[in-house]
Amino acid sequence: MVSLPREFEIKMKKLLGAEYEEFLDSYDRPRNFGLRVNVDKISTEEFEKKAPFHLTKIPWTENGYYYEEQDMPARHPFYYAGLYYLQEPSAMTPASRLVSQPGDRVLDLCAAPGGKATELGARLHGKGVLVANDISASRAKALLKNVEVFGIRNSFIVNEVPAKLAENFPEFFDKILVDAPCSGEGMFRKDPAVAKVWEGNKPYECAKQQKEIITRAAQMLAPGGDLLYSTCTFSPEENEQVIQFLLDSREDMEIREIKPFEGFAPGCPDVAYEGWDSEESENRKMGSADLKKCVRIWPHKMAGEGHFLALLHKRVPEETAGEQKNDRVVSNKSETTVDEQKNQVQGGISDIKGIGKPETKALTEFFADVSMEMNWKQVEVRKGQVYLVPEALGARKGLVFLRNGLYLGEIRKDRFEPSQSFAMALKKKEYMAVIDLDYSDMRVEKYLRGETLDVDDIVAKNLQAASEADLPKAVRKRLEKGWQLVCVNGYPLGWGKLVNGTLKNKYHAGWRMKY
Ligand SMILES: C[S@@+](CC[C@H](N)C(=O)[O-])C[C@H]1O[C@@H](n2cnc3c(N)ncnc32)[C@H](O)[C@@H]1O
Repeated sequence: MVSLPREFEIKMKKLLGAEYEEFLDSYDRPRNFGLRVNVDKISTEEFEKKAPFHLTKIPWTENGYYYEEQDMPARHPFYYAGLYYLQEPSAMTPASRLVSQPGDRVLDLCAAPGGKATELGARLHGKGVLVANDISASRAKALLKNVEVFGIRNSFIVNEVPAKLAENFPEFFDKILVDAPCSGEGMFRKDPAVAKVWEGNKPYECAKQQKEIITRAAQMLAPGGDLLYSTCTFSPEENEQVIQFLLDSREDMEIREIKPFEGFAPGCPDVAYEGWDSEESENRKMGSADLKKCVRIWPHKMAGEGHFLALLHKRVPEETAGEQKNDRVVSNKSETTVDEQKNQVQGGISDIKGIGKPETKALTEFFADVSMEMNWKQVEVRKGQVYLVPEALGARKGLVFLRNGLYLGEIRKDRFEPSQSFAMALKKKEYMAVIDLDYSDMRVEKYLRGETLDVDDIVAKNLQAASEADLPKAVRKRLEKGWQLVCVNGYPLGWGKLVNGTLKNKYHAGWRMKY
């Protein structure tokens, strides 16, 4: 059993009352392992058929599964193809209760390493924008990688303090997730090291930070928008008290019901102010009755480690006056409607500003083989590097960011070299020349380790299929030479270049399989 800090035990006893022993017993049970399917790449039905794991559906999510430890999904090529994210089951709940939809403007304010941002981004299916921010530069790098592996095309990855973002995005977002930095009490069973560094004053210190973060988030929420606040901790200071603070400081915010599940425990109005745990607790000040709409995930009530969630809604002025309006209202600061923000296939390479003939030729040659839906008016070339920038965002000056949109590749002399992130964002059917391998084929692992491959058999098969389909000679020539999209069971892993029958490995050196 994990050794629990004494002060934590006393506090949990007060919070849980008669349930405390049951809570303690949960620490003797093993932790839960979960993975969440990337619905932008594969349906859950298809995943269940294809993945060789012992999967059990996580009942309160649409696309989460428990797996067994021996499955080792982190080593499987499907992981490298971005088909799923490994995530503790209760941590799947926040993004499952703030469902983003194509066209939404979504902000994940404390996003690294991307457990929730990848789900929010996948559900956009390339339409609208995901702004994923983290204050830590090193963690933001990990976030960028996870967003890229997931193939998310319309993200803006930022490394900023919330106050600076709030200056840039007043009332801009339809959906905001604040998965706040916290004392991590819900992680003690999964990671006993967290219990070792926990101290009694940590929840109070975290609460100060959380109040600042949620205040900034509320400033960035468009009227009619939803904000989901979550932590992986139990302490009322970091949960009910932060929500009550927001309600006390903003009249336009209200708590909404969260889609229920039988194991969810309600939030507690009687812990919403300091002093809830003092001896004279009969005289304690009560918080909003709506705090009962919040959810606490306890490890003794369901198969998850521990979380807290509050779903907040910003009323539009009419709603404040008592007139309910259900449709999502986009910020009055925005210049385009949601429909206009959706990416359409628009324009052509000639629409790219500031490029000359050699660049145009390089892009024209490469993109003749690509059929991905994209808006060329959103393509920018900076010092030879080519980006597909999210339309909904507009120009954002003075922000420290790691990536604006999808990095497509680089123009070198008169050639275009596609990027790893571009490969991950493509579907197999969107590129003409594909080397598709089964995950049991030894060459998949070799590819992921950066080795050159002999793929004569696959090229021969591709040529045979092209000949049967009576494809033009030029297409058949392309299948024998040049850039190939390397896939595992139909899902892209990266690029390779066919030269004289050998596939040169173009898999991102920093992403290679090492063990
Ligand atoms: C609980 S973790 C987020 C986990 C992430 N949502 C996920 O699911 O993978 C909290 C994150 O908040 C970041 N953070 C801490 N203080 C912050 C602040 N003031 N503004 C933005 N992010 C902050 C931390 O670096 C950390 O990555």
